[in-house]
Amino acid sequence: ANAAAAPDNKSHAIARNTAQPFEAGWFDNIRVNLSAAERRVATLPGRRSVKKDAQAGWLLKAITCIDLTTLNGDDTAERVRRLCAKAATPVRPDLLAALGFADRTLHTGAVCVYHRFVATAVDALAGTGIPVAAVSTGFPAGLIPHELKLKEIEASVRDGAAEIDIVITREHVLTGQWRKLYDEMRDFRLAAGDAHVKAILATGELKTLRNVAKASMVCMMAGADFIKTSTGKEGVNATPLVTLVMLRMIRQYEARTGFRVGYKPAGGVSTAKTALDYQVLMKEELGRAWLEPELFRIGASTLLADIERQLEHHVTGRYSAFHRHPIG
Ligand SMILES: O=C[C@H](O)COP(=O)(O)O
Repeated sequence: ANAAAAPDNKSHAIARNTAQPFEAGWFDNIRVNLSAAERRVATLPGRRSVKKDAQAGWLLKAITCIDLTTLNGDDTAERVRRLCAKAATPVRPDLLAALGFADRTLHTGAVCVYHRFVATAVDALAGTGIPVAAVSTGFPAGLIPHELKLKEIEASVRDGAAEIDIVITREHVLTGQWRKLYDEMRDFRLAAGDAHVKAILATGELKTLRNVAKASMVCMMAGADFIKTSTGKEGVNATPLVTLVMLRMIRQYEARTGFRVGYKPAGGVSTAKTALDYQVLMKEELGRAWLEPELFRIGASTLLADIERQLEHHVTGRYSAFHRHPIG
């Protein structure tokens, strides 16, 4: 019962979410019981619930769910190519062999970059099966004209992005214009075509957990394949509390429609321990299917380095210096 699903990148096809008609009744009366949610998060057993010898398996599984990310103003094609190499070989082969997983195909869930680097990443990842995710729609603030957002999505898809991480217009949420949020999200989904869409809510800017819950429901209703917490650029990014609220909405949405929507915490998830906490929460709230990369991603730039350190410790009993794992 303690084991994560097999740590590899085998794909498990799931039915893609389909936009539903706008229905205010699905979210109008949503209430979040803050103290109950806080209590639930506080009782999160964390890494202790994953027994020591199972931890390596869980961490390898976590790697398959990482959207290995670089989103900096000084990004270069060379940096993106190095990131792609790391995504394709995330763990040193000798460590993998020592852990008994030498024969597994193991890579990150995706590589996530700005539009400028989509073609570079697609080229660098050719033959690996690793999708490229592009942050589009005027990331991170999302304040460029709507038409340009759609054009940016289309351009990234043309360059080979298989996944599009969009940002919502926070003002629609903050002013309660849910229909506008729905229409925006629906347009993004249509523009993305076959590329899967992750809706970034920027939860740290939405003021209340109730807003987070409503925005989650509206984005799913409008066809989001994933809901994602943050750009990594807000003052507050992924937290267990917003995660709990968003996962409960995913559960409600599945109960109403039968569609399984994915979840992506992003921003500040930098330690193996935190990754394990999110995995435990996913499994307890939504079940084992949500431990797979089809339904779970972690957006992170430095998490992989800490996971590799923990795996090395698992194998050798020693920690190496962080700078020995400089990328990812
Ligand atoms: O979506 C990914 C985030 O932008 C990465 O944030 P991070 O640098 O805090 O890991």
